[in-house]
Amino acid sequence: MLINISIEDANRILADEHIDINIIEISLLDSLDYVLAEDIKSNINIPPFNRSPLDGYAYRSEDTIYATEDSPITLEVIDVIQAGYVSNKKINNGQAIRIMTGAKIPEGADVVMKYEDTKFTDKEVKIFNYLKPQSNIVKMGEDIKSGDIVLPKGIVIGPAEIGILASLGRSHIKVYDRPKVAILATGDELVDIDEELKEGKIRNSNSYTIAAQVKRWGGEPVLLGICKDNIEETTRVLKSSLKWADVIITTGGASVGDADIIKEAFQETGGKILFWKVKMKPGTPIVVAKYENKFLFGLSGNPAAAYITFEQFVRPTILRLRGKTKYNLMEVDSLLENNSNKISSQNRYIRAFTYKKDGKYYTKLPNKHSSGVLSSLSEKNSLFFVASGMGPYKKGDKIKVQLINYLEVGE
Ligand SMILES: Nc1nc2c(c(=O)[nH]1)N[C@H]1C(S)=C(S)[C@@H](COP(=O)(O)OP(=O)(O)OC[C@H]3O[C@@H](n4cnc5c(N)ncnc54)[C@H](O)[C@@H]3O)O[C@H]1N2
Ligand code: MOO
Repeated sequence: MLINISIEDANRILADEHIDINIIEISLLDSLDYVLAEDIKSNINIPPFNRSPLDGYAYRSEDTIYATEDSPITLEVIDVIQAGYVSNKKINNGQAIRIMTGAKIPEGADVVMKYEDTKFTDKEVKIFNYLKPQSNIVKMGEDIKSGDIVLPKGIVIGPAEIGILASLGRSHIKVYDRPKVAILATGDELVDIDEELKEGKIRNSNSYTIAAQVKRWGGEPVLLGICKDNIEETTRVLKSSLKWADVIITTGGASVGDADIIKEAFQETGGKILFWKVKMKPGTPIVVAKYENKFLFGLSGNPAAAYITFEQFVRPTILRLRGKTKYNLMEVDSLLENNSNKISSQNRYIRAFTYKKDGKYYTKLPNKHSSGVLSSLSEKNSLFFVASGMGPYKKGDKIKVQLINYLEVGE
């Protein structure tokens, strides 16, 4: 078992683990923010015909070569075409058809002049200047050509992709499923949120924080409630959850105390421990195991430690399981707004609020940093990483921060 490893090694071990991603078929509008699991090839041209981008008149360009402001050319109007309809008339020399935006260009026409630049009656239209052939004609297939791979497998489906799929007539598509994530709180001190607080007890907040994090990054959280610090009971719950969950996250019992039974419980399920303890604060005692293709994350019971280790290790795994392999936390250069006096003996992630002003990022740190303190994580959108031995930092220092609410697309 690997113990007390670096953050980089922990990430590499996780990234190297084989994963199975489920593919499901889903209806178009439900597919928002899923990752496409098939190449989408077009079997049609879009637009499917040459069309007019303007409300105007379609005619033969050659008829108007000598048209000028002082000596306009008059054409006979032989038909009107609304968008969605076609004309069965062919334009010959000296003729024009009144045409609306989006309508199919009639046979014989090679140019469209917008209304505002003409003078017209029901029967005639006057053209005052010459437009080259093909002016104001949107070509068939300008948007999408038949046979093109329009959307490649692996991209995230956003509103534009949904529109493209709609234009191709796809009501259902194949996507990578969202992982089901079981969340278990462990600890004799815990009661659920609607229970009375007796002496020595605290409410289980971790399961809810983590369920929200899972939801935010696209997993499907399932709360398993609370387990006492009891290895048999914990193992039983884990085993039954492994039947359906893709990921299990526990909090508490990950350290070295008498009741810290999570590592053993992971092993009892038949899981292989990938590593235990990472050189970072908060959240050192994280334990990660793999059972078949499922991941088990044993996070610290300390609320901020659980939150931060989730962002570092669980989030990338959830994103991978959703097929979002190219996405990373966004990291920016920022200017520190207050002093940070500590010299860090360990790698440390400091919760922070980062904002942008006049093109520069600025970062404020809260007063409370303890891994048992959840309240100072409120409204924090970033983490300031301080490598072991670094610090103190003072106001105005240039630092790097991870923006934990933003992802950027890599290569
Ligand atoms: N002798 C040592 N003791 C500790 C060490 C160590 O190295 N040697 N490491 C400390 C560090 S660092 C951490 S982090 C914690 C992690 O401990 P556990 O993961 O075993 O977590 P617990 O002891 O079960 O709980 C820690 C803390 O969090 C509260 N908690 C637990 N679950 C919840 C929940 N669902 N919602 C809200 N709060 C929760 C719990 O009551 C404790 O106060 O170990 C240190 N000890
Ligand atoms: O590693 Mo712990 O989360 O700092 O208290």
